[in-house]
Amino acid sequence: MHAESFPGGSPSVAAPSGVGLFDVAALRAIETRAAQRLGDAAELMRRAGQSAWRELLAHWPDAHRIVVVCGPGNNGGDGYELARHALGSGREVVVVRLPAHAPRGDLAVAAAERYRADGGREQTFAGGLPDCELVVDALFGIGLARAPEGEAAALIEAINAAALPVLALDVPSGVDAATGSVAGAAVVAQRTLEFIAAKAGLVTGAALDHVGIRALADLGLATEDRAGLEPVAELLTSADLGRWLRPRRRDSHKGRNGRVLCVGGDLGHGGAILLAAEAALRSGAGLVDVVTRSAHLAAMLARRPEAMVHAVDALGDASLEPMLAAAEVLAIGPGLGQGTWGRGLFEALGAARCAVLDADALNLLAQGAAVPSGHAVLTPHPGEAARLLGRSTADVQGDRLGAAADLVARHGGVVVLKGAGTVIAARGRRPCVLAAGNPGMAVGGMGDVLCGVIAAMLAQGLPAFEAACCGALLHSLAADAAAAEAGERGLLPSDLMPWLRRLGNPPSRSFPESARNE
Ligand SMILES: NC(=O)C1=CN([C@@H]2O[C@H](COP(=O)(O)OP(=O)(O)OC[C@H]3O[C@@H](n4cnc5c(N)ncnc54)[C@H](O)[C@@H]3O)[C@@H](O)[C@H]2O)[C@@H](O)CC1
Ligand SMILES: [K+]
Repeated sequence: MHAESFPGGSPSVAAPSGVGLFDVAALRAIETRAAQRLGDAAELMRRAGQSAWRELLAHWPDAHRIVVVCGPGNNGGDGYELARHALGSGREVVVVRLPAHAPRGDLAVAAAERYRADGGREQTFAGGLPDCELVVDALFGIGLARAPEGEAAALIEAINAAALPVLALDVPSGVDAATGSVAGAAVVAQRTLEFIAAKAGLVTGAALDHVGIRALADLGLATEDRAGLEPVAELLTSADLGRWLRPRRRDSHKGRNGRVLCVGGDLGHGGAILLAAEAALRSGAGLVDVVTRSAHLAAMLARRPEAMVHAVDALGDASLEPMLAAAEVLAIGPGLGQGTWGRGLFEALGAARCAVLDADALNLLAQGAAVPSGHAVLTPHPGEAARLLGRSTADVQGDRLGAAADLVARHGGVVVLKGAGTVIAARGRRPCVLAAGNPGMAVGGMGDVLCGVIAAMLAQGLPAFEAACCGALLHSLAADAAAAEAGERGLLPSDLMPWLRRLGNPPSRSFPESARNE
C-alpha cells in the first residue's frame, strides 16, 4: 500500500454509482409530476397495464387461462388494465377481488369499468382460485398500509398455495416496498415487474424470498419527472466490480499492496482467523500477519505458509507493538472470543488507525469497548447489529437500510450489514445494497472470509467506503460463482478462495496491452 494513498484514496477511485433505489415518497412525487406533464392521470396506469401484459407475454406466451387478483387501489387498477389486454388477445381471464375491497380510487374504478365494459369476468374471493395457468398479483403495491389480515391474508395464502407461476405487479402483495419487511402473508412471485423506478425495499431482507426475478418498466417517464429526487440507495451488481479493481502496476511489490494484521482465533476457533488471513491473501494483500493462540501456529503454517503467524498467549506481549506499527490495516474479531484473551487483545490493538471489526470485536463493542480511532469498517450480521443497537434482530431485519443508518449514527465508520441483500452505509454516503450472494453463504466462517477481503481492499489503497463495497461485492460474487459450480447447500467458505482470486482479476484487466513484451 502507498502510505500516502490511504485513507484519502487515489483520485481515480470511482464513487459507487449503481442502479438507483427509491423510497415510496419519491415514487409518489415522480408519479404526480408525470401525470401532470402527461395531462391525463390515467395514462400511467394504461402504460403500466400494457408493460405488464408485454412482460407476461415475454415469459408465459402460452398461458391461456389467467387469474388477475385485483386490490382496491391503483395496483388493482394496473391489474384491470392488464386483464383487458389479456381479454383482447383471446385469453380466458378472471379477475378475483376481495368482497370488501371493490376498487376505490377514481383511476382504479375507471379501469375496472373498462374491463367490465369489454365483457371481462370478475368474481369475489370465496376461499380458492379459479383453475388457471398463471396468476397476476395486483392486490397491493406501494400503498400497503399494514400487514394483510383476514380475507386479504387468506387470498394471498391461496395464491401461494396454488403453486402456480405468479407475476407480481410493482410489488409482491404484502411486502413493504420501503423497508422490505414482510409482517404477515405475502405473495411469493416468480417475477415482479416494478413500475417507474426500482424500490429500495425489494432488494434486501425478507423481500428477496418474494420478488423472484425483478424487472423494471419506467413507463416512459421524462428526466424532468425525476429532477431533484435522489435515490435513497444504490444497487451494486457484478458490473460494478471493475470500477474498483484496477490492474496492478508492473513494478508493483509486496510493500505497495498493504500489510494486514489479522487478530483472533481463541482456543477452539483457530479456523476463523485463518480464513480471514487466507481471504486477505487471495484478495491481493501484499503481506498478512496473524496474531493467534500458540496452539494454532503449526496447523496454520502447514495450511497457509504465506501467512506470518505469531503466537500470542500472554497479554502485554512485547511482540505486538512492532507488528501493529508495521500493519496498515487491522482485521480483528474472527474467533476472537469475549474472554480475557480476546478482550485484552481488542483493548491493546483497538487504537489502530484503520480496522475491520467483525464477530466478537463487534460484540465487545456492543458491551462498551471503544471503537478504534481510525477508519473502521464494521461487518455485523443482523444479530450483532441488534446487539450494537440494543434492539431485536427482527427489528433490524424489518428495516435493514434504516438499521445500517442507525449503526453509522451510533458507532461511526462504515457499516456492512450482512445478510440477504447486504447493505453498506457510511455518514455522508448514499448506501449501497448488493445484488449478489446466495443462501449457501449461511454457514460458519463466511463472515471471516469477508473480513479478510475488506481488509485486503483497504490495504491496497481503497478508501473505507469503497473498500467495503468492493470487498463485499467480490465476496458475494465469489460465493455465487462457487455455488453455480456445485450448488448452494454444502458451500464452504474455503470454496470462495479460488474465486476471490479469479474474480479479483478480470481477464481484460490483468495484463494491460501496453505491459506485454511482444
Ligand atoms: N398513481 C399512479 O400514477 C400510478 C400508480 N401505479 C400503481 O399504483 C400503486 C399504488 O396505488 P395506491 O396508492 O392506490 O396503493 P395500492 O393499490 O398499493 O393499495 C392501496 C389500497 O389498498 C388498501 N390497503 C392497504 N393495505 C391494506 C391491507 N393490509 N389490507 C387491506 N387493504 C389494504 C388501502 O386502503 C388502499 O385502498 C403502485 O404500486 C402501482 O402499482 C401505477 O399504475 C403507475 C401509476
Ligand atoms: K402487487
